[in-house]
This record gives sequence, structure tokens and C-alpha cells, in this order.
Amino acid sequence: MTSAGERRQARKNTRAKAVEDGISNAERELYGGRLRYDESFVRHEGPLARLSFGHMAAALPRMVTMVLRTGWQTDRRALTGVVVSQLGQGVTAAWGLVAVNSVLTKLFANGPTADKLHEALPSLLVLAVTAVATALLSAWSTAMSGRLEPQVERAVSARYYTAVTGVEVEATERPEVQRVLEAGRFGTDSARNMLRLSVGVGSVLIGMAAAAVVLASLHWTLLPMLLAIALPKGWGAVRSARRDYISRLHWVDHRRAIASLLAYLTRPHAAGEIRVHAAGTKLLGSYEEMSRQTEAEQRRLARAQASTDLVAGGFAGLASLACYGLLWWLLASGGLPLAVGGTAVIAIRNSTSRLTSLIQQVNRLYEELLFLTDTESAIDVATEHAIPSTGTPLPAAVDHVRVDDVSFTYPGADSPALKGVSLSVRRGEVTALVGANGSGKTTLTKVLAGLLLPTEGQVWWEDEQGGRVELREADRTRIFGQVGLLAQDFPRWEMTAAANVAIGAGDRVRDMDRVKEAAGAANVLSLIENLPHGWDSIVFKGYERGVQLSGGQWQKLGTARSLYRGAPFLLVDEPTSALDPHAEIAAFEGLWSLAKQGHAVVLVTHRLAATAKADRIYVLDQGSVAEEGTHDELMARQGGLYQGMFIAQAAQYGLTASPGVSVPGARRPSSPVEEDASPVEEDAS
Ligand SMILES: Nc1ncnc2c1ncn2[C@@H]1O[C@H](COP(=O)(O)OP(=O)(O)OP(=O)(O)O)[C@@H](O)[C@H]1O
Repeated sequence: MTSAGERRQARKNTRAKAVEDGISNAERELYGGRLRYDESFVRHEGPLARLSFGHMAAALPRMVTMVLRTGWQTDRRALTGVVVSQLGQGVTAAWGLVAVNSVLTKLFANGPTADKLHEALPSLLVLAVTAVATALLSAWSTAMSGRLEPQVERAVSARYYTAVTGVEVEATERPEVQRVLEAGRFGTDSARNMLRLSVGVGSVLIGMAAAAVVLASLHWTLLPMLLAIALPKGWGAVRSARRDYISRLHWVDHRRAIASLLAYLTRPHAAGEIRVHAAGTKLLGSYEEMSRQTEAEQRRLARAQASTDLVAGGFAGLASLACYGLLWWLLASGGLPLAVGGTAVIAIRNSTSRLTSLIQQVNRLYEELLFLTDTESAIDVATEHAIPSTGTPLPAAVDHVRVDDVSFTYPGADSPALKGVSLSVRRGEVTALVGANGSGKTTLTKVLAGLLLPTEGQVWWEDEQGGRVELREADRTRIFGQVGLLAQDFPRWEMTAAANVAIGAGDRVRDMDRVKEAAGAANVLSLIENLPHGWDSIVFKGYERGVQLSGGQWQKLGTARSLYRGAPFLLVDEPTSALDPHAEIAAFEGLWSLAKQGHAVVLVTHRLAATAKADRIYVLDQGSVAEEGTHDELMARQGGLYQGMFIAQAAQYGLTASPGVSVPGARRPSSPVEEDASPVEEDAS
């Protein structure tokens, strides 16, 4: 047994370890260590940690060119407005200083005050005019950049999302591609931020240049003085920004872990376990422990920031002292008139605050540049792996899809998900794909949908006259146009019920009559119409007009979506897994009737009572077609896979194990009907 002292020591060691690597015991217990996403954020670690004056200065021209180019491509007039107004403000700032100098010179001259004031009047007028001009130019700049910024963001976002949604599914499965694509997401608003910051930087630079020119023309020593005051502040700003960034980087996982943990406390789906299993007590305890660590880091940052500010302020103070001392000496020795000294003080005060803001903005600009660079790389990678936008058109009336000796291996997988699969999917028939979990059924439907290109073998889209096009050469948009999908994990859009159905044909104008017909065929029409807001109900709780659907109700809505598409080839993966027995029977009946109308239905299911009626059944086993035939043919194969699965399932209901018992007979094949037969209309009737 361990003594109390040893236990105390062990606790101390654990605490010390937690502090050492910044991972709390709670994180270790709940997440097995840091809660890290496989995301891009970390990719900036190197460059930003190396952030320095030199790096910033070198990157600045590149940043500004990139932003100006994007601005020029989106709205030339607005960009020209921004640039002209910024230049104008620089000129007015210079004129302002010249006018101030002139006013002071007049006021400090010898003579009666009334005369001096009178003489200063024209310069005061110039000062007033420059102030008004600055205000007008600033307003114009705000209006123009406000017009330009959202356009730049839209242009970059549209380019990114268009590129990313056109990438081959197989490429998105590759971690290295996925990472780059994901990383690009963070930079879509960076172009907008960069534009705003560039305008800010431009404005500060022009103002400073104007002040520098005026100062240098008054006395050359004033310029180095200005730099001497501003540099320590700039150094302090960069140092604090770097420290904040590195801390943010180091603690980002920790913060994310806290956020994810807190989110559970309020999520409705976790409410039961939070209360009954006391999960809430555990999570709250962990939250306290983790946030105490964050607070300690905040304290450390604040202390470090205070010391940096103190050092920077000290040096800036010393520089100011030297600067004002020099000014005093110049004035005292007659090297500088009093009026010029006054102007110099004003210019120095303006310029030092400008320089500090310049450094902070360039700092942020550099950070945004890194994110925007990621977006640009993502667009390049997406273009490289894009689904070709052209290809051979399909035969006018595709009758069947023939899969010929197809193999497919997921990127990074050790073994193929499909091995030498050959089969045909015909219009007017229900083709069932059955097999154990992981045998390749879903993968095969993705190949049939044209989403995955086989690693080996061909997929032919053929008509009855022998016309055919292979998947790789085919115009993929045409193939997608022929296919309706109901995936196992189909998306549940946080939108209205109507949108959830109509999005099945997102490229067409919504037709509410057909939406309703599809819903009727999927057995969900009355449910939706009886909702308080009917088709305008948002099928997600937590929104105004939001409702919560059950798993089975969602599945019916998903079915309605695929029916609304009305495509000749319908691929449905476990469409009834959440349905009650009556709804399930109705759903299968719906699929048979679709086949009767001339559609090809590919049905992936583990419910073998339903496959019994399929025209053709393919049994997949570890990626290969192990058996094929009608239900009766497969049941006649003693010791066959299908027979074994069917008997096992039937036995659960206490049915006899012999083939053919208590199941419907195979459906007689029906002949394909004309191309444009609408599943929805027919189903609804
Ligand atoms: N995105 C993926 N990346 C890597 N491997 C995958 C991916 N999707 C599926 N696999 C693998 O491919 C094999 C076939 O999977 P698939 O989803 O096609 O099986 P399935 O027959 O539909 O299974 P289930 O009946 O469980 O739905 C499995 O070994 C699976 O682990």
C-alpha cells in the first residue's frame, strides 16, 4: 500500500507535469492529451513565431500588391477612390503642418497682437480648409473601402468555395489534400481584412511621409528624433503581438477543449446523461480545472505585457527627453525659430502615435497574409484535383450502367474496398446490394454515382443500341444529372422542410407541387403539412419556427428529397433503417413502383425480406461479388452467403430456416419505360 506522503508526492508530480506541458489532467482524462484538430492553424506557427521587423518590411510590398490586385479585379472605381482619397489625405496633412508652421511663425513674430493675428488669418484659413478637405477625403475613403471590402471578400470566398466543391471525392479523402482545402477556409475573410489594414497602413504611411518631409524641411535633426521616440514603442508592439500569438497558438487546443466541453452541458441530446449519469458533475469539475490553467496563462501574459510596456515606455521616454532636450538646445542657441519648434512638437506627437499604429497594423497584415496565402494554395490544389468540367456526352437514352472488373482503394487504405467487381444496373429493375458491414456496398454506390473513379476497371454508361461512354471520359455533370442519391448519412440541412426536399434538385427552380408529390410518395406529406408552420417550418430545433423531427421522419424527408430529383438512376443506401415496420413496407413498395416506371433502383440494405423482391441481388464479400442472382437462385445455393444471412435474419422472427418461407416471391422483371417518366408524379397518384 502506498503511504499518504507518496500519494501526495504522486499528485504533486502529476500537477507539475500538467503545468510543464500545458495539458491539464482533465484534458488527459477526457481527450487523452491535447484536443487537436488536424487543421492548418499550426502551419503558421513557424512564420509568425519568427515575426520581426525585417520579415514585416520584406512582406509588406507583396501584401499590398496582392490586395491591390484583388481590389482592381473586383471594383476598379472603388479602389481608385480609396487610393486617391488616401493620397489626398497625405497632401492635406502636409499642408496642415505647413499652415500650422506659418500660423506659429506669424504669432511668434514681433509686433502688436492684433496685427499678428491679422497676418495669421490666411494661414488659419488654409488650416481650416485642409481640415475640411481631410474630413471629406476621409469620408470618401470610408465609403469607397466599405464598398470594396465586401466585394473582395465575396470574390475570394466564391473562388475558394467554387473550387473546393468541385474537387474529386477521392482527392478529398487524401489527408494532405483535405488539410490544404480545410486550411483555406480560414483565409476567406483575410482579403477583406487585408484591404482594410492596407488602407490603414497606407493612410498612416502617407501621413508620416508628409510629416517627415515637413519636419526635414524645418530642420534635418528632427527626423532622427522622431524615429528615436517611435522605435521603442514599435519594438514593444511587435514583442507583445508575438508573445500573444505564440500563447494563443499554444493554448488554442486548451481553449477549444473547454469550449467543446461547455457545449455539451447545454446540448439537448446530452441532457439525459448529464443528469442521470452525473456526466455534468464530471464535466464541470474538468472545466474548473482547465479554466484555472487558462487564467494562470492570462496572468503570465499580463505580467509580461506590463514589463514590455514598461521597458518600451522607458526607452521612448528617454528618447523623448533627448529629443525635447535637443529641441530646447536648438531653440536656445538660435538654431531653430520658436515657431518651428512648436510645429516640430505637433509633428512629433502625431507621428509617434502613427508609427505605433503602423507597426500594429503591419503585424496584423502579415498574419492575415498567411491565412490568405492558405486560401490561394487551397484554390490551386482544388483546381489541380477538380472534376473535369467537360467530357463526352452520355448516350441519349442510357439504359444501364455496367461495372466491369472494378477495383477501388481509398487513399491511405491498406487493402482495396472493391476488388474486381462486375455487375450491371438496369433501368426498370431493382438491383439489391447486400453483404456484411464493410463489404463495399456504399463504396460501390459511389462508383455508380460517378463520385469515385475506379482505381482499376471501367464503368460504362450504355444505351440499348451499343452506344456507350466510360466514366472517366464522360461529362461528369451529365452523369450527376442522371443520378439521385439517398446516402446512409444524408445531410440534414438546417433549413425549412420545403428547402430540405427541393434541394434534391438544387439546380432547378423550386416547384412546390412536385415537392408535395415527393413528400406524399415518401409518406411524410401530412406530417409536414400539420406542422405549425407547414413547409416553412425549420426542421431543426433552436430556431424560430424550428421543430424536431425523429430519425424515421428525417429518413422519410431524405427519401422525398431523392424522389423530388426524379433522376433515372436512384441509389438508396439503407433507406429504411429508422422506419417503423409499416413505413418500411411502404418505402420499399415505393421503390418497386419507381422501377416499374422505368427507373433503375439500386438498393443497399440489410433487410433481406425486402431484397427478396429485387430483380437481381449482388452479394458482396470483402469488396468482391461473392454471389449474384435472384432471391430464389441464391436461396437454392446450399451454404451460400446470402442463404446464411437470410436464414439468420428469418430465425430472429422464429421463422423456419428453409428457403422461401414467409417471404414474397421475386418480382417479375418489367420492361424499361420512356426516359422522362417522373417517379414523383406516378408515386403520388
Ligand atoms: N472514406 C473512407 N476512407 C477509407 N476507407 C474507407 C472509407 N469509406 C469506407 N472505407 C472502407 O472501405 C470498406 C468498405 O466500406 P463501405 O462503406 O463501402 O462498406 P459497406 O458494405 O457499405 O458497409 P456497411 O454495411 O457497414 O454500411 C471498409 O473496410 C471501410 O472501412
